Amino acid sequence: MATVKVNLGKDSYEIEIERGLLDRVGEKIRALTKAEKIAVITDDHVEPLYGERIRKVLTEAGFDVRVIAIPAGEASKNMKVLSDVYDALSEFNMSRSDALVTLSGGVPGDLGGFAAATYMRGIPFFQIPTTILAQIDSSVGGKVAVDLPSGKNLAGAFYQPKGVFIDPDLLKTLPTRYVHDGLAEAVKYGCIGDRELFEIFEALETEEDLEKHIEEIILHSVLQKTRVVEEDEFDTGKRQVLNFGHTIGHAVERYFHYSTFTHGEGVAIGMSLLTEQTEKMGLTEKGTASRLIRVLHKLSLPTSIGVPAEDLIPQIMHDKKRRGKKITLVVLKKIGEAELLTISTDELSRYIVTE
Ligand SMILES: NC(=O)c1ccc[n+]([C@@H]2O[C@H](COP(=O)([O-])OP(=O)(O)OC[C@H]3O[C@@H](n4cnc5c(N)ncnc54)[C@H](O)[C@@H]3O)[C@@H](O)[C@H]2O)c1
Ligand SMILES: O=C(O)C(=O)C[C@@H](O)[C@H](O)[C@H](O)COP(=O)(O)O
Ligand SMILES: [Zn+2]
Repeated sequence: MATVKVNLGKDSYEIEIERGLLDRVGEKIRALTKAEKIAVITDDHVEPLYGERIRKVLTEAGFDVRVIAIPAGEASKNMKVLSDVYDALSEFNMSRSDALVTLSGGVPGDLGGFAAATYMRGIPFFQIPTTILAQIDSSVGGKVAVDLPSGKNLAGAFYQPKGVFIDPDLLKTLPTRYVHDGLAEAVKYGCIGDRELFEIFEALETEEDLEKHIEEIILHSVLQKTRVVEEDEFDTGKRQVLNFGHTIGHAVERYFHYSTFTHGEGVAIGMSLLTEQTEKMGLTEKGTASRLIRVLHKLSLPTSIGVPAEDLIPQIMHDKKRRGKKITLVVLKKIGEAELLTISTDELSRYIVTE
């Protein structure tokens, strides 16, 4: 069991990590809000697994509960589904003092968080992440968003939850593809600032090893994300290192209309391609790309893609790290150390090489 405090002044909150926490979140949320009603945002894969338990635990804590399940998958993270969620909140007659809970992976988590940030100009929300990716990354730090047809997370906000409750037992039902998908973001943390975490991955031999280390991986990741977010909540500088692999990754996800590669798979491809290239350019210590790719392959993650770079570059122009004709890339100096490199968008084809 661990508790990590996220220090953001009046928007500070705690992240609790404990097996079996789902059955105790009612009393914990009760202690943090005067809400009468709670809307739970989830998806239609998670609802049949955990919907009844969350309904029961929140009802026993005295809340009037409505569970809203959106269709599972990235294709739901859009304005249409967001609008359906607003309608459901209105229909439940939610007021500004009521609260929203996300019980889900990063898709309903990001969309539900954006609904909370904007419904009646903001209602309190809590995150109960159910995927590895959501437990180590998306539930922490307050980036909430939906995708637009032109790109990932293009309509969103910075809106911190009032609490995050991580129950590693919920991962028992997660399909293997999504176990590996989420771990791509943990490998990212290893690369950009936590060599010890990266070495845990290098030492893994079996899926059982992974299970043994999962709580350690969650804690390392949450601590690193928290430290970076505390330094730069609004993503104007240091926080951008959390975007390592995402410039190419988001473009790959969008290129295939979110139907071929998951977010973590896109990030794995993005980290690998950029690092192979920056190593060739002498910006990255020799041997780094092969260490990274070896770890990603061990997790059955993709590391290359048969799409010409010129097809991805228009997409990359929607990256949120672009400022006019300049774009910032996150480049590894070596495992455990990243730096921000701002280049002209005209130079992108030197850095983004896919074949
Ligand atoms: N806000 C942030 O800081 C941040 C960080 C990283 C990623 N993201 C976003 O997160 C999203 C990806 O999140 P994700 O990978 O969790 O996707 P997801 O929410 O689509 O979940 C992946 C799949 O797992 C299923 N699932 C979830 N929990 C389960 C469980 N316990 N048992 C069985 N099945 C379960 C879902 O129904 C879905 O099919 C992307 O949209 C990405 O952009 C946001
Ligand atoms: O929290 C952050 O900051 C991140 O960049 C974490 C990423 O893993 C995440 O995918 C995030 O949603 C990407 O943000 P974006 O600003 O590139 O849309
Ligand atoms: Zn990500």
